[in-house]
Amino acid sequence: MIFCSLFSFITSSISKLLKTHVIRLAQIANKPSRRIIGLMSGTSLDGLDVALCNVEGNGTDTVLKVEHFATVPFTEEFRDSIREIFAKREIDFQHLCVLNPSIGITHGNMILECLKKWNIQPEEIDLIASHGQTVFHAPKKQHNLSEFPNSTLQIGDGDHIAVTTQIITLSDFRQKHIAAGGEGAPLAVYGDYFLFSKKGENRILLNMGGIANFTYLPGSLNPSEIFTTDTGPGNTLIDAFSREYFGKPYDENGAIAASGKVNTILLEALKSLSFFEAPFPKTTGPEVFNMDFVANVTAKYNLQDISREDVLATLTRFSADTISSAIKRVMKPEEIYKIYASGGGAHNPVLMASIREQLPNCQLGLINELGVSGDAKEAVLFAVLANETVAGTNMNFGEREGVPSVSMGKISFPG
Ligand SMILES: Nc1ncnc2c1ncn2[C@@H]1O[C@H](COP(=O)(O)OP(=O)(O)OP(=O)(O)O)[C@@H](O)[C@H]1O
Ligand SMILES: CC(=O)N[C@H]1[C@@H]2OC[C@@H](O2)[C@@H](O)[C@@H]1O[C@H](C)C(=O)O
Repeated sequence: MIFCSLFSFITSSISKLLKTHVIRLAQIANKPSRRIIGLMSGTSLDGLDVALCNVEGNGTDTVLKVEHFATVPFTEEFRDSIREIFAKREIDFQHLCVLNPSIGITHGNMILECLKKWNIQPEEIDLIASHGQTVFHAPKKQHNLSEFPNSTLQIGDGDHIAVTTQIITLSDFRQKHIAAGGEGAPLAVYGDYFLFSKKGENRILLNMGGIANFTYLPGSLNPSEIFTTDTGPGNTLIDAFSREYFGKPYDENGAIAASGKVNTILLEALKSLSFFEAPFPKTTGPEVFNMDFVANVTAKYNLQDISREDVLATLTRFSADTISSAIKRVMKPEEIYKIYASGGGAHNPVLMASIREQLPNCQLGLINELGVSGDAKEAVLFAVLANETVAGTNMNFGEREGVPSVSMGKISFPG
């Protein structure tokens, strides 16, 4: 008897607690504006981008203001720990297992540090939108295993972020995209459309992180004309080569590339990879574009004697050429459009100049002109996705391949 009433007391307390969480979420959904922290930790492993956004409305009526932004750098130890499993086919499985909660807790603590610096209490934040750390990306076109679906894996579990920060957290956005028929990327397209579309101006939003991708936003605003794809490497090969041959995390301001000369034989050999012939849209990652790829190409074409400066100049041109040729292939030749660049690659003047050279009829500016810093953009876009899931009313992107109309992100309650 005592046991029964104790049991019903416990179950009713748990159900009250659960209800409290759901009611809190409904209240957040119905607020006129929400404070959402968007998080992005990309393939460059430079740090965690933290964007505190104030978001009003939803869909194409979304009005977003970035209140604060910081990139919290990773320690060398943390970076190395991720590199042990990052984009590798063979890993220590225990290491993957321990990193999953550990990255969540680390990201949670980084958020708390930012909030302290900004003089904001965790209770003042409505939601966290966490991308997590991609550790492997394998679309079908890449793994070629006919019985398996498109696949991608982001770790840094959302439950740990929610419990560490005591803030409701949405995470693991890419699985639903795959479940609805996509490759799990690029996801930026949704926020790009809601925040940056402009009637009468065809826009390309080009993001150059480790991997480069772009979104085409038609001036007609017709969502079924929107297009998005990865193009291949952004900074990933430049960074990997700088690390290995110059002991530097990246080629700052393209200084090393500027001191070398593009080797056209190597350039053409790099471009002959079958990925570039495959139809759009497509996605990729450092699983394909890594130092083994460069080493294999140089060995196959007997190009080992090229100076390291020339290799870096060639890798930079490789990114620029594959970005420009993807844009040229996707856009109709008569179409007029303006390109807005973001991501770390927009800070590389050699890369930017090469793209300008390849696309002489286009204006190439920075996303900053549209009111959001290029470094914050991806973190901001995850805040938009979380806002849509919690407070959105209609995701309608027509039948465009690679842009399924679905809500994304799993919800973790803090208690
Ligand atoms: N001043 C600079 N000069 C040259 N390159 C720079 C500069 N600043 C940043 N970068 C490049 O930008 C990279 C970081 O870019 P970003 O943070 O956009 O990548 P990411 O978000 O990790 O990648 P992804 O979008 O593929 O997930 C650095 O690793 C470096 O290559
Ligand atoms: C699997 C994964 O993490 N992909 C990233 C990566 O970095 C750039 C490019 O490759 C893009 O497809 C994607 O990220 C951005 C935020 C996106 O989904 O739009």
